[in-house]
Amino acid sequence: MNRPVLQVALDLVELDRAVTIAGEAVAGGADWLEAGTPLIKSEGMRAVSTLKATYPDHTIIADMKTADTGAIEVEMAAKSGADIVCVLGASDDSVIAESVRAARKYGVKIMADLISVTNPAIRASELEQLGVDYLCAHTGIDQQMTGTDSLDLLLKVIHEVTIPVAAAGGISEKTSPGAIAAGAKIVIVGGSIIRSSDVSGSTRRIREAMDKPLPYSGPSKNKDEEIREILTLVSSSNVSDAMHRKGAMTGLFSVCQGTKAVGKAVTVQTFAGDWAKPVEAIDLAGPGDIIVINNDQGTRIAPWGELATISCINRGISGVVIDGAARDIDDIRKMKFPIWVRALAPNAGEPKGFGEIGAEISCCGQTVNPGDWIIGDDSGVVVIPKTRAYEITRRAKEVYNTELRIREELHRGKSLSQVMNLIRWEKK
Ligand SMILES: O=C(CO)[C@H](O)[C@H](O)COP(=O)(O)O
Repeated sequence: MNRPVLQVALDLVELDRAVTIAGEAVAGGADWLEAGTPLIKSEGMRAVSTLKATYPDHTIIADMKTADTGAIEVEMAAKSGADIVCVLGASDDSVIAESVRAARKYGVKIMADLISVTNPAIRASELEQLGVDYLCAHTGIDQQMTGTDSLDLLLKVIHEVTIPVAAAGGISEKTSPGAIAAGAKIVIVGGSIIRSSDVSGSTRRIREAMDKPLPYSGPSKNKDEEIREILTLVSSSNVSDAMHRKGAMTGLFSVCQGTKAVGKAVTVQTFAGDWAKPVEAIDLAGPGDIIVINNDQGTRIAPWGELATISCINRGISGVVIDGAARDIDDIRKMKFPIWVRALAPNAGEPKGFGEIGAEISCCGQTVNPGDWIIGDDSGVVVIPKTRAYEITRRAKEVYNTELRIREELHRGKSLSQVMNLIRWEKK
């Protein structure tokens, strides 16, 4: 294998969409086409045979992730047109051996996927001894969401074998050069291509990036920066989807339409509009933070107004969320400051100092702890627990990316029901 191979993983559930996207990827320079595991599970071997019939000059991979009955699964994939069949490297040696025997019998190759293998360096060598033709250093989608670095596994196994190693798992235009520099001979890409609104363009850019290998600089060190960058891109709706509709506050609205804020929560508990702790929190909050206030359901007396808002802007605070009311709304709207409230009221309380800063509070139906991430926009406010912030943020990015492709197909004239094939996937 002289030039590294770009393998496009068609991890879709609709065969007609997969064939269309495959064509766009081929136009962008894809070398190999993979019938992804979700596609095989939803469409069966028809997925493999259709891809082979449609793209006879391209190597077709069946990502069976075979864990048992190796001979049967390799035979069915081979007879359907697969050139390479993927088996799980963690499977028993007998499964691997049977798969290899069947592959030799039907003239196809075996790729062993190292996903979730306990000791990948040792297992990689064992798999080579068992006769597999390729290894796949694969960090699964769920593992990626929790921050496992895709190329970390590649670096662990690349020097343990002489057979070609593929890299897979959230690989993008940004990370594909590092995969090549780390020694991968095949780069497997799914979401960065198939969920793009421009499949051909994304394929072309990754293909070109692979031809300019760059030393891999390792995963982004600062998770907070990555979280903030992604939350700035996605919507509160994307985050709600990623959290399975948990985390969304209820009963509040944005005072300044069109504004958005993301940041870590500085929590404030106050009562009956007492504005001392809310205002003192401004001095404790840092640039980019969001002050979250529970006014104990009080909506008749506001603990917040124009002057506090000016002070927030001076501190670079991203926004304010109040389970209660705000006042001086016309002035706040002129400042276009992101603030979400339950109500508007002209009354203010007194600065007596009741309450506290930095404790766990309840706000519009959600529990908020200091340091939880907050995202607010015109659709509402969602709280992301700090303990799962990176995972949920990454999943929200996946939701956002998936919608990019759906939006593209709607612009091409399909209905949403057609794109989602709702009739087929209604709960039986
Ligand atoms: O096998 C897979 C998931 O089990 C995917 O095909 C593989 O992870 C590549 O897709 P992505 O680039 O979206 O991670």
